Parts: sequence; structure tokens; C-alpha cells
Amino acid sequence: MTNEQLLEHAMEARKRAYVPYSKFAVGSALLDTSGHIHYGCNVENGAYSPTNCAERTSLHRAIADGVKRGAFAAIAVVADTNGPCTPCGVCRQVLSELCPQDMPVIMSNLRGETKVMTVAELLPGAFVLEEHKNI
Ligand SMILES: O=c1ccn([C@H]2C[C@H](O)[C@@H](CO)O2)c(=O)[nH]1
Repeated sequence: MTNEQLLEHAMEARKRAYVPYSKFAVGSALLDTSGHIHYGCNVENGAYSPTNCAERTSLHRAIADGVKRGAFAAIAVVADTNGPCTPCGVCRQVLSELCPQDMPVIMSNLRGETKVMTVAELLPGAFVLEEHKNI
């Protein structure tokens, strides 16, 4: 699976975004170590705070589908941004807990401007539970 292919899946996922409030559609595609892809899109809510970002949608969906913590290979994120779309702070924390620290996060926009950073690069000094520190 190339970065470009995973981004194509994120573009597909983006079409499913539920964004009546911000109108800002985000798509993600999360590749697990078995080769399965888990789609994510942002899902907003009239009470605002229940809104879920695309990245967390795909991560939580994968966990609910039985993927274990750490068994992820890459995630692609795309939105109509000026530069590549980067995950918010909350999503960085969730990525940090569930994914390998060296996992690539492939960020892009609709013009195909792409940047790749690892989970650790996106959240230096992340909060880590004591029981996760030696894993
Ligand atoms: O990386 C990001 C940044 C924002 N959003 C969503 C949250 C909200 O629905 C909308 C505007 O912030 O975009 C994501 O899904 N992923």
C-alpha cells in the first residue's frame, strides 16, 4: 500500500463526512498491520462538543472492529486546507496511545500537497500511562 493509495482511501472516506456546522469535511484511512483499511470522517453534532474528528473515528472504529493497540501501520488524513491537513491535539494524543511511535501520519490536502511525520514527531512529550512506558 503506497502513501498515495492510502490517501485515495482517505479521499473516499472524506465524502462521508457529516459536517452541517463547519462544512469542513475531513477524511482518514487507517491501515492496520493485517492490511485492512479503516475509514474515518468527522461527525459533527448540534451540541458541538460531541464532534468526532476523522482520525479518531477511524482509530476507534478499528479498535471496535478488533484491532489491538499497536497493530497499526499508517494513517492518511485529507481535507481542503491550504497546506497538508494536520491532526488536532486531541487526535495526536489518541494516535500516541494507540499507534507505534514511529508510525507514519500521511497528511494532505485536495491539491495533493503532502507531508509525512511520525506519531512521535507530531506529539513530542506526549502523556504516557505508566503501564505503557515499557511497551
Ligand atoms: O485534523 C482534523 C481537524 C479537524 N477536524 C474536524 C473537526 C470539525 O468537525 C471540523 C472543524 O474543526 O474538522 C478533523 O476531523 N480532523
